[in-house]
Amino acid sequence: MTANEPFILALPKGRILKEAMPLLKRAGIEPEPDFSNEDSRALRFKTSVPEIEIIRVRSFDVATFVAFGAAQLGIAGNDVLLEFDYPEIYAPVDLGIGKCRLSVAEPAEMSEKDDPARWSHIRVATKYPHITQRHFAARGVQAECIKLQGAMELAPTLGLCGRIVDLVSSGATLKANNLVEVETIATVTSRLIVNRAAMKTYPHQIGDWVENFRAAAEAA
Ligand SMILES: Nc1ncnc2c1ncn2[C@@H]1O[C@H](COP(=O)(O)OP(=O)(O)OP(=O)(O)O)[C@@H](O)[C@H]1O
Ligand SMILES: O=P(O)(O)OC[C@H]1O[C@H](OP(=O)(O)OP(=O)(O)O)[C@H](O)[C@@H]1O
Repeated sequence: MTANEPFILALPKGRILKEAMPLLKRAGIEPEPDFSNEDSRALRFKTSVPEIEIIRVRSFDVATFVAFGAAQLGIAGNDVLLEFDYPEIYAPVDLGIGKCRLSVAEPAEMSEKDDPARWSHIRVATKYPHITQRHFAARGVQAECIKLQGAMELAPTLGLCGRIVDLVSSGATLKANNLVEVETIATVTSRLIVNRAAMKTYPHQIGDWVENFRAAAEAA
């Protein structure tokens, strides 16, 4: 980007976006009206601040846009950050939204007889193969991961695998699918993320936005 181009703030569509909107307002950023128009096919939006434009992308893609410097700022869950582990991303502010946890779950009847301390090889359906492998490798368990994008809860009952690693909040999805949580891998919230090179090139401007978001999160 050149000096007079706007900074790009990458926002995830879906549940985080709703929770992020009040924060954005408190940080002094009002998206143009078309941003709230669900029929709009636009993906890039101006805001009340000439130096900030917003893009709306999938939650995993927020991290990719920021890591490669296509967006300078973004909002992403630390589930996504842990899965990619991009060194180019700096995550200075916990925004306190999108609270959930990443957990291992298995069928209720399996858990009655199961002892996680005795696992040596397990097969897991997940959207998070890297986190899962790292987590289990640390205690000498080989995790064979089958990557799914959603509806992980179906996998054990249909014989795809014994266990899943997925996000849990209320626990209603696990319960509805007769699964129980056996282990928490990480607690999850959404973070303000920054491209490290952009932070170095524009320390005052990016630094001011980090502080605006920090104040907005603290005021919640
Ligand atoms: N049940 C939940 N409660 C709270 N936060 C959640 C929950 N599920 C997901 N999240 C957070 O929201 C982020 C986006 O999840 P969401 O389910 O909206 O995306 P998705 O629809 O699965 O993925 P994509 O954006 O690729 O379509 C996750 O990365 C996580 O940080
Ligand atoms: O514990 P709960 O409160 O039931 O929340 C957990 C569910 O939320 C997420 O899915 P989401 O609703 O985002 O749908 P998805 O399958 O599109 O990811 C997650 O993947 C679980 O399925």
